[in-house]
Amino acid sequence: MKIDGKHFRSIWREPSGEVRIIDQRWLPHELRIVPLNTRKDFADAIRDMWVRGAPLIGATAAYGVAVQMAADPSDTSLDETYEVLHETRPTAINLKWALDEMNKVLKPLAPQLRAEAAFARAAEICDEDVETNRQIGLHGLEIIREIAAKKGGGRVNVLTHCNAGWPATVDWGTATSPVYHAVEDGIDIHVFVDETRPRNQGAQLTSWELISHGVSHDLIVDNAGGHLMQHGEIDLVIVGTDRTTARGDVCNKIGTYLKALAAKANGVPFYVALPSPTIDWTVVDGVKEIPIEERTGEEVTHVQGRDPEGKIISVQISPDGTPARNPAFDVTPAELVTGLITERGVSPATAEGLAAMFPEFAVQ
Ligand SMILES: CSC[C@H]1O[C@H](OP(=O)(O)O)[C@H](O)[C@@H]1O
Repeated sequence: MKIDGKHFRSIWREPSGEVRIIDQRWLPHELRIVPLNTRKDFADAIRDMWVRGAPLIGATAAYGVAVQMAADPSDTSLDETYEVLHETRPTAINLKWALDEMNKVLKPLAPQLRAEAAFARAAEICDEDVETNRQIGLHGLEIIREIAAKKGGGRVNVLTHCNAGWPATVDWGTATSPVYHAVEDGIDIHVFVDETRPRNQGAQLTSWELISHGVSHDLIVDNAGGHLMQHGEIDLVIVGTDRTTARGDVCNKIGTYLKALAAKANGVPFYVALPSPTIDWTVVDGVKEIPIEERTGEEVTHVQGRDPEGKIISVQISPDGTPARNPAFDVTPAELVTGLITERGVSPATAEGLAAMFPEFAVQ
């Protein structure tokens, strides 16, 4: 999407061949563009969240394989790279999906052919993600149009959690794509942005992308969503996902489950923007089967921001020695989900719905 009028993707390859990313750790205060030149660079970038968001994690891993194939295209190198990148973050299934996609292309090839083929497939994965998200936006737009019509053209108020926007993908975003399409459609739309503790992807990234695109929004604390729903201020919730099971259980940033409970209690539609590479067809019960990343407690005990002199700093908000737990995701059971907005249309959050939408992938 656009930053000060200039179009960006979150990851791209320069004409020189160098792969570059926006290092999201410094947004919204600094736009830092950095090259990723080695397998270690790619692993560090994913593990330490220079890039984050399920689709972008997958796209980054794909380019990480390509860069390593240019360095060493041997079978050993390919197998090691799969493991090194796969172990960076455990929850988003797009990481494994992308690595498997790369292996499908590379394993059968002679080593000397692998680098070119890897860069080609990585570029395809990026382009596919952009089109997938654009399609999700168009299908989500229909939901927003219906709500706008019911409100006689009145403002449609959307709540979203974390960042499932264009910085979480190669472009468009998933949960924000319907919003961008609604703005282009002339619909009066407003977004309530959960700050999303502990890393504040909502405050730092979603607010940044919406203000950069001129989208009306309010930043709210995570705990305000239920109150706003009780008072009729939210018309629908749209969130992203890092892994959705074959029956429609949705794993997403910690706190999503609580929003889904509040939405159910208040009759607010709760939608999940779901690109098909984020469906894990091998798991059914999300609570029991999806590995939840446990990140460092320091993300809970400290907050990053800009000081009065404009310097980006991290400050401690709890006493020395206070321990912290930091599960990074939770699972929303399918029965709390109104619908799954995929690139092929809106599916009920059921095994039957997903199998009908993606018959070629569904486990028979
Ligand atoms: C479009 S997937 C975005 C998804 O990824 C985020 O997690 P993280 O920032 O830790 O990679 C969050 O769960 C978003 O909903």
